[in-house]
Amino acid sequence: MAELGGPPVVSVSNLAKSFGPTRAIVDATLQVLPGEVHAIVGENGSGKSTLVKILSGVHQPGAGSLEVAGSPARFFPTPRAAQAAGIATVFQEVLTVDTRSVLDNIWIGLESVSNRVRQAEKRRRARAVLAELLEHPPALDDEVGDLSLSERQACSIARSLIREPKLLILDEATSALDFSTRSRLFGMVRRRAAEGASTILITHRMDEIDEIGDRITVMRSGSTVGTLARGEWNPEILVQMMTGAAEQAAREGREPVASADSAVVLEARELALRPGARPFGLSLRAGEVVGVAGLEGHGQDVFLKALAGLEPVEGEVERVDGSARHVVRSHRGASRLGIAYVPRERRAESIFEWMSIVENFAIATAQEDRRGPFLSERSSSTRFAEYLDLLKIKIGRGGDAITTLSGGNQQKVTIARWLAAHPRILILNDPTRGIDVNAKRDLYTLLDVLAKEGLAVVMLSTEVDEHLELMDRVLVFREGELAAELSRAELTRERLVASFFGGQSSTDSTGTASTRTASTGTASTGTASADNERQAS
Ligand SMILES: Nc1ncnc2c1ncn2[C@@H]1O[C@H](COP(=O)(O)OP(=O)(O)OP(=O)(O)O)[C@@H](O)[C@H]1O
Repeated sequence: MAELGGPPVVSVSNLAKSFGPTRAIVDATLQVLPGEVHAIVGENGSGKSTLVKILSGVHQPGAGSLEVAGSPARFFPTPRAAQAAGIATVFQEVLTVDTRSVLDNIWIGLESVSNRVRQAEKRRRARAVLAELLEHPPALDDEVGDLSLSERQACSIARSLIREPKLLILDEATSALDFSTRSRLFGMVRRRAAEGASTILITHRMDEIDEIGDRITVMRSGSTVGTLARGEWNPEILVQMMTGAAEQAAREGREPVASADSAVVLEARELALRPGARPFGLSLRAGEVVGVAGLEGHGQDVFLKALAGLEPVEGEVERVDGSARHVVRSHRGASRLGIAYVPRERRAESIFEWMSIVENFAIATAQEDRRGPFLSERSSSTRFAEYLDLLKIKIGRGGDAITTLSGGNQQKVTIARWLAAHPRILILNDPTRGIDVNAKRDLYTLLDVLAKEGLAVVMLSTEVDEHLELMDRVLVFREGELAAELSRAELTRERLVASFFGGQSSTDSTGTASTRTASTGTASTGTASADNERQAS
């Protein structure tokens, strides 16, 4: 952190905020210093978003006081008032107008400034921000709907950065970013800090906090429980403060359940994820947990959707059930064959905002709640109760709107929805995005239990640690092709990250090959490691 001194940019004390009976913030105190990166951590539903929404003028507090630059101030009555005071916020859910251009999206909401800025100047400034943020920026006239999730989130971030705010608030905004954009954003945050501008970073990722956090405030059940400076925290201390209990032990990595003898449950042949791409295959066995990794937009998404019958690609996906084989031709067909898909983008793809929590849960399995011509709400609620415990979902009442839940709890409801369908193959598209560290571990444990019962899991994750901890093997995609397959024995952080960038076989101290460039092979259990060693020798 730059040693800048001076009064805090903003300071809130004894803040409280309730939504009906829910006490989202009980007693929060936070000071953000000039030029610092101030992380806020806490379990799902602990009040982090509500706190920054108050600072952003979205919510009004029930109690508390605010100082801006050392002087008492009124809480901002509107988001516009907060922006006028130099506060710009990027939220977790990607907020873009998909039918408008990149340029329009970056200048949306800045009409008062933008009317005075000439078009050429607008383009120049937008281009400059995007060039710093993205390795391959889209054209300014491209429609935002055609961009990847990461690029769309980059547009939202660019919208905030172009205001050159004194305080930039990133509320889980990095979770939709790919590896390289996140690194570039952190570079920009550091440059801003050196110039005296401050950032609040809400994240569930320890690596991000370690990378750029100067101080951390921890929240628990609506209260701030303490602020620590760099050097004072480690994961155990933080989790202890977040939960009031010791951290669940990080596992060394799961014991694999599947073996070469386990039944094959799905086979993909000659898949080409884009025209002209080198085809590859996959053979998935009962009990396997297979990771899908790579830089954003390199085909991982298309691959998952192809397995779930959502994206037509060249090649064939076949559900195998003993001697029976069924080609997956549509999403509906895939569901009928026991293949469930949990999408990545909560807001656009999986949450029905006008429905209640229980309705959101029951939507994929409503036939189980049919009583004659009617749906039994009680039956849905009873089924849901099982998952409340299993996934530790924090809700008020099941009949409340899904939008009353914190982001992480919404995500857990969508996971519960698909688990309730008792799939044989579960395809998860970055499911732990936005869920807290203990909830992640709960999900890992659950997946482990389900794998032992024979469930096969294919899971995209943007977190390297998640691959290391959870996966039996990891498929790495690059430029729309299967670029590498790392078996459990080969999985290290360095190898995985190197393979994102096309890292070829490197050799460790024991002379074992690490990554390989996949030939037109079939990714399958148990053979990859031996294969790799053969290729290396
Ligand atoms: N608009 C709302 N109406 C009703 N309850 C709400 C609303 N917004 C938040 N809450 C409740 O307030 C509590 C705190 O939510 P908040 O979103 O601030 O948590 P969070 O720490 O940001 O969680 P996460 O890590 O899951 O994003 C939760 O119990 C949530 O359900």
